[in-house]
Amino acid sequence: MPKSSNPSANHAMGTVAMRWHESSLELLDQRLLPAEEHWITLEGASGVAQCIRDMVVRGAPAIGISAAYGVALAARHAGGGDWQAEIKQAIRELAASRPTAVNLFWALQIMEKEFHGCHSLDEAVKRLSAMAVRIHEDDLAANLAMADRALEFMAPDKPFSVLTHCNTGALATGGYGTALGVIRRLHEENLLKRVYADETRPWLQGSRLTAWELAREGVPVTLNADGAAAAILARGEVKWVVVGADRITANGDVANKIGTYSLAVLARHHKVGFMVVAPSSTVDMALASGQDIPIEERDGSEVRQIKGVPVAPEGVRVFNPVFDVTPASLIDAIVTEKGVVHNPNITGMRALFG
Ligand SMILES: CSC[C@@H](O)[C@@H](O)C(=O)COP(=O)(O)O
Repeated sequence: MPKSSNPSANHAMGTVAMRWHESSLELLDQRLLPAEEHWITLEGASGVAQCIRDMVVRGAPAIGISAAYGVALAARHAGGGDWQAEIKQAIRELAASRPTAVNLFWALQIMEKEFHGCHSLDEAVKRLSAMAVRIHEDDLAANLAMADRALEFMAPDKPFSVLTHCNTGALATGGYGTALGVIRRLHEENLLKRVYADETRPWLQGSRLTAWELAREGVPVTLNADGAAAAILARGEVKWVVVGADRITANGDVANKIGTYSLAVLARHHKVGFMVVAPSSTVDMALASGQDIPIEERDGSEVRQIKGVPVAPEGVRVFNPVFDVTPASLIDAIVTEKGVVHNPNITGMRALFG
């Protein structure tokens, strides 16, 4: 069988968030899961930007990869006039889609650099597509490497349970997962007793996506309301809380899905390990600390309603930051494909990321 240009298709895991076809990109509409598996076909960067904004595709690495494909589509479908202006405009539009996950800006920077090296539209079409595929493939490889490193670091001698937050699996990445990749690997090695998945209010990435991904692969998953996490950790069965990241700053602070910070506080109180798993594309050494990270706030309707059904008084004032910052001091390990930063601080981060 010829090698597909869709990197996810070349991996054994069944779950994929996107399919690349050179002149179009298909995204699995994550807003409709688990009720419906519906794919959206896109032929331009504006559509991809819209899908990132509306969370058809979400998760830091997956956002970066789809944006890269968006730039490739802009070249492929350039109108024939000023193709360079069209590609630049596409990059600007994609960059404005969501603010917190640095993977988006990281991927766009790579695509922009590649674009600047192109002397014709023909060359841009080929090179930008190849680079987007490479970004996708590299992310998948990084996920697999992080799973190796995390297991080496945890050094388990018998099966144990973990708790996770949000969705960090194949749907959020190039195809295996960051935190969920580690959990998959534990399961593959018969070292996972059970994974507790926070439902992750308000968007419910945990119940709609993580529980779906894991259940269809036969990974033992128990879904819990976010507020149950303390009671679960108090029972002593969970050895590690394992989460992903949207941006990690030079001092080791981590922005991740809202509720991650509370989990880190809980983990420290219960003497449970707290591990962050993220590719180096999530590291932003240009920002000194988590205070500098732009935190996205989304519409209050995401809290007031579930699937359009009111769960709060109409028009009630809502505060809906969708990420929070966990201080480095509450984190036991940051696992990347380049290595593990144990008890992260600026020295450990610089040693690995310069
Ligand atoms: C591998 S995904 C890591 C993070 O991106 C994930 O935990 C998260 O916060 C996703 O947020 P989302 O708002 O769903 O894009």
